[in-house]
Amino acid sequence: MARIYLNLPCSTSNGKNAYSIWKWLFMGLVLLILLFVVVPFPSISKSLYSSHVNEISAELHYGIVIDCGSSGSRVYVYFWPSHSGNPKDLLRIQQLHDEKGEAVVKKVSPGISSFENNPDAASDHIKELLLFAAQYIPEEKHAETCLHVMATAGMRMLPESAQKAILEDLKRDVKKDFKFIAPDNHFEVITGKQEGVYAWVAINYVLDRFSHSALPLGHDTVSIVHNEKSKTVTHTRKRTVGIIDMGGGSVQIAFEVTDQDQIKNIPSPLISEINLGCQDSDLEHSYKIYVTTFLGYGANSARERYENMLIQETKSKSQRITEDGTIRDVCLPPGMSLSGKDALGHQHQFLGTGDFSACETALEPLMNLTEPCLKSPCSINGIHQPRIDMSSQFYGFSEFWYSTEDVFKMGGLYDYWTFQKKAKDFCSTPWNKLQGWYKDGNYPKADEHRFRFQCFKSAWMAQIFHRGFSFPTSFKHLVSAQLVNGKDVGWTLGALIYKTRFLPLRDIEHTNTQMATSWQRASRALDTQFLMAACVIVVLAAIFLYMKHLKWCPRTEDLKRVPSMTYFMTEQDQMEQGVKNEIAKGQSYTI
Ligand SMILES: Nc1nc2c(ncn2[C@@H]2O[C@H](COP(=O)(O)OP(=O)(O)OP(=O)(O)O)[C@@H](O)[C@H]2O)c(=O)[nH]1
Repeated sequence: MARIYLNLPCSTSNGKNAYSIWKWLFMGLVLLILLFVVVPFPSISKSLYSSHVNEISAELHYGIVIDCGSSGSRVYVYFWPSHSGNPKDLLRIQQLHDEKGEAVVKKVSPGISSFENNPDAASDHIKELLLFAAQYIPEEKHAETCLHVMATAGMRMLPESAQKAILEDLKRDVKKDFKFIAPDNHFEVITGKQEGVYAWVAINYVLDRFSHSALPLGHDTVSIVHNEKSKTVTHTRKRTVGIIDMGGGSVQIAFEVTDQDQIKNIPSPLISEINLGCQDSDLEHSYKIYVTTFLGYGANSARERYENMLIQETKSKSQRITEDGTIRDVCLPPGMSLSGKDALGHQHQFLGTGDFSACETALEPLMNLTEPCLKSPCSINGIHQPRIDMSSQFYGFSEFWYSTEDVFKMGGLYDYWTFQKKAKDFCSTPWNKLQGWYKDGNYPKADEHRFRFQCFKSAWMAQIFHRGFSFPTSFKHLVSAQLVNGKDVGWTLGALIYKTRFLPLRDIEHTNTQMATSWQRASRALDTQFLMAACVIVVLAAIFLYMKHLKWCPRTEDLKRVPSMTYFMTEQDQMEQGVKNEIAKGQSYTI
């Protein structure tokens, strides 16, 4: 029987090669396993990840809020990516900026409440704002963009019938002209309490006080105890900041109260329990806020009340009147003349005498601090206000910002004594001198209205803060602000966060469904991969066994033990070897 000589490297002379072939076979096997079993995992997870990322960038959502204030209406545009899928996360809502990096905001004046006698024209006023906002939102997103129109103090001061007429006109015309989601309940006159809570939500959101990363108990954290039926739950979370928001018509104060005794003492209309979680059972996002609002205590309304008070006073105290019947006003710079009307429409002339400290004193009666306090301590109008922790931080918005920044250029951390010095200097400077500085462009941020009333407004702001809300003049934790971390922190942002708080639920459900289908697809792919890998392993094992069976390759130990392969040659092998040798010598044989 002839045997074919295979040129396999397993003869006496190349025993090492016998191992390299096994090495190659082994590596091949490993590679195959890697190819069919391991590689599919990252590829699957990568495909899941990339689909999620694509989804996030594609799924930007938009929201529009119009703040119809007493002095004007402003439109804000916000956007946010789809929710992270973690029920503990809030939506990441941000204000939209244009290509130059400017916030997309537009204001029109006067306030919508000025349409009291002409409500049918109210929507034209709003249309201008919506046309502006619409150009920044992709056309295909208009039909899924929520629009909220919220009116504040100016509208609150109108009779209900007038409010209704204005809102009806908005509802009718806005729906006709725009595709935005705007059901009837998106047009509302919000309460001062809502305005306060929304402002509180906005600043704490921007300062990241709502995140629940693991926190050590310390200065910036607080432990909250919830009594839930039979069990007590304690959460440690970041301390929140308080707010004071003074508009033209009203002023709001809101801060979180964590002390159980204080909470029990607060009359229920003054406490707001707010849950920003997407489920009602979410205690970690639940906050108890003391919030109160004072209508008529915004800076413009306060000015009107002050003028009326002066007019009334002059009727009894003639010393405030000059010879020509002009009323002396300590809250206007010396020499400034101003005309105003009383409630009956009678014209009056005011003449500034400029004295900041006297102005502060003159404003006190407007705060009704002598009202009986039924539950002490009290602030304005005999309204209860819990004692404020002097280490807590407060942010002042709108008038707090404009009054400290526009003219005095000292927005930011507030210090009464520095502010008082600036205000005293300003109030006592003759009006013609101030006007000259104004014309020279020294106050680019202040419009004429602001400049004229800066003396009055700065005194009103300080009095409301220190006398009305009882913050000591040594209080060092008030920051006046408009932008925080480069973000606008108006109450409109808080309103949108609050109104969209249930949206994550929808996104979470959507993500869960998507994840489920992705994993089904992945597991199907995995089944196929496993099957193929198993086949390869079986085939390789079969080759291995077959080769072992044929004993083509001796084991290493044997090779080392045996000096020459010759000893293993059978008789036939030796004969064949002889034939080979003969062939090599040139003789011919038939096998
Ligand atoms: N410098 C400056 N002053 C402003 C601006 N917007 C409003 N003001 C003035 O600040 C005061 C308060 O205005 P807002 O904060 O808009 O208050 P509002 O919404 O009209 O008032 P409420 O209805 O009480 O909330 C008003 O006297 C305005 O004249 C602004 O962008 N710049």
